[in-house]
Amino acid sequence: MDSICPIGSRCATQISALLTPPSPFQLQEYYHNLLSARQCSGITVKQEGNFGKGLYADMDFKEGELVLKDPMFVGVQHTLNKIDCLVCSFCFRFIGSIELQIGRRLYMQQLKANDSDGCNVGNSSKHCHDMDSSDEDKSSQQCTSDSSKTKVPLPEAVVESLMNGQLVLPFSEKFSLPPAVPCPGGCREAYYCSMSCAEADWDSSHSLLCTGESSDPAHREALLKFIKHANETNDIFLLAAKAISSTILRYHKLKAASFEEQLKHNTSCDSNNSNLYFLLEAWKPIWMGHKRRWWDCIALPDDVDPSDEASFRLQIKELAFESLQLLKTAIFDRECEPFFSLEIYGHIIGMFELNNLDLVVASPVEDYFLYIDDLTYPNKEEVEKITQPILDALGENYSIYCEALLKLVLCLYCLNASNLEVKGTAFFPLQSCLNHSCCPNAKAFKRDEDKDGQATIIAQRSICKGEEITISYVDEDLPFEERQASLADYGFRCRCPKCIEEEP
Ligand SMILES: C[S@@+](CC[C@H](N)C(=O)[O-])C[C@H]1O[C@@H](n2cnc3c(N)ncnc32)[C@H](O)[C@@H]1O
Repeated sequence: MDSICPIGSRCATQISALLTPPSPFQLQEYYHNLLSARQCSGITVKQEGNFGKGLYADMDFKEGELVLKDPMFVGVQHTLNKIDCLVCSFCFRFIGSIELQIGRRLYMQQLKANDSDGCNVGNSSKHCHDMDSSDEDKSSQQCTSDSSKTKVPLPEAVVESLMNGQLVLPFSEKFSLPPAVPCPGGCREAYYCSMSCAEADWDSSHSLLCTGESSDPAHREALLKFIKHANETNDIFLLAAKAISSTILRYHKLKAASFEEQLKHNTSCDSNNSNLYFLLEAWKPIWMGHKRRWWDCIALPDDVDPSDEASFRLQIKELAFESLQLLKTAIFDRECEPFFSLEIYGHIIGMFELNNLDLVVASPVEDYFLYIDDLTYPNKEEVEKITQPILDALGENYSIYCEALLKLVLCLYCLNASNLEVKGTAFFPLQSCLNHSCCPNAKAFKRDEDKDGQATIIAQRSICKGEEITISYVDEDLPFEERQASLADYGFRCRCPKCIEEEP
């Protein structure tokens, strides 16, 4: 396959430079600058332990205290989750209104005859560190919208009036959401919570990936083919496309800024060397991440016989190649040619495989129904005359989930089957530096006030200045063997104090 991918040989020197691991000095400088730019205090990134870089406390943290809020570098909402939740394509905040969220979901539910065979090949959900504890099989979350068969449909006119704002639900004003701002390029794929999110997304990647009417028809057609392939195979390709687009755009910005400087000072520099310099600078956010090629690091799925491992890995490589060809047709940029080599594409996806965190944002619709359930007689009875048929139309899983929450029962089945939250996958530059421990001192956890897609890390117990901050990549309450088996998917065997103590 490498022979039919000539970029590898043409750009060998550049590719090798892009894949050379950063030096400790480069790592330190990058994270120092990132932490300063984000005005993040109390933490630092160091390469001190045995597992590469890690995140360390630079001050004492109390139990329950916020350790870190980490805006994502790139993120995507899972394809089928888009049916369930309308969110800002940049910050992943819910948008529109409670009525629009419900009406749109019911409308989509009716439209979708149910093509769950769009489920992803080589999916990496096992490799997403869960936000708050239920590390169980998330492939079901990723691949399914609510498949409940026990729904009582609402009349079309009611669904329409929820969507167009004619029907206003009681007390929904208490859960107001920012209005949906359409994509400036006119595509119907992206909506935003504000113009500033729309502009930020356009500048960072969407200007290359927009399929709106304003883009060139050939480009649009090629992009649509790429997106269709990703939707049908693995939406990790959409994340990779965003990462490549943002790198290309950063490259051009850096180059333009430097050109302006040269003009101002009447200087010039060797264009070959400076191109590599700009490629490396633009690549930095990905460069710093822990990387292996996707087809080398992806865990062997349970249903693949170990004797078929080689052919499974080849299949994954071929899938990446297919996707890359489609992306190349859509957004190829000669100056950034190395980013379109299979080697780089494989490393970018591999980095997501090993470093990504589940993107989860709790739904205000769920809060709304909980609020209604908390009302007292006679208010509640009146209101439920309107809201109960809506819950029934949303489906059994939806109501069960709300009930389970009300009873504060952690009902894993309901969590997996419900589609109330935004679900996606994202790369967070600081969170991805957190190493694993089965007795962690921190956890990824969304508090009530965390309404967008940023990663939130909270101290699980008090953490002293100088201590390494760790989270658990798996459910730390699982038995020893199960934890080790899950962690093998991340390519290591845990030797934390708990594992040493429990090792048979
Ligand atoms: C999310 S990254 C963490 C940051 C990573 N140390 C780095 O240098 O980029 C996950 C990778 O770190 C390493 N790692 C994290 N926790 C570990 C542990 N407890 N034991 C061994 N390796 C670990 C593994 O290689 C894993 O795939």
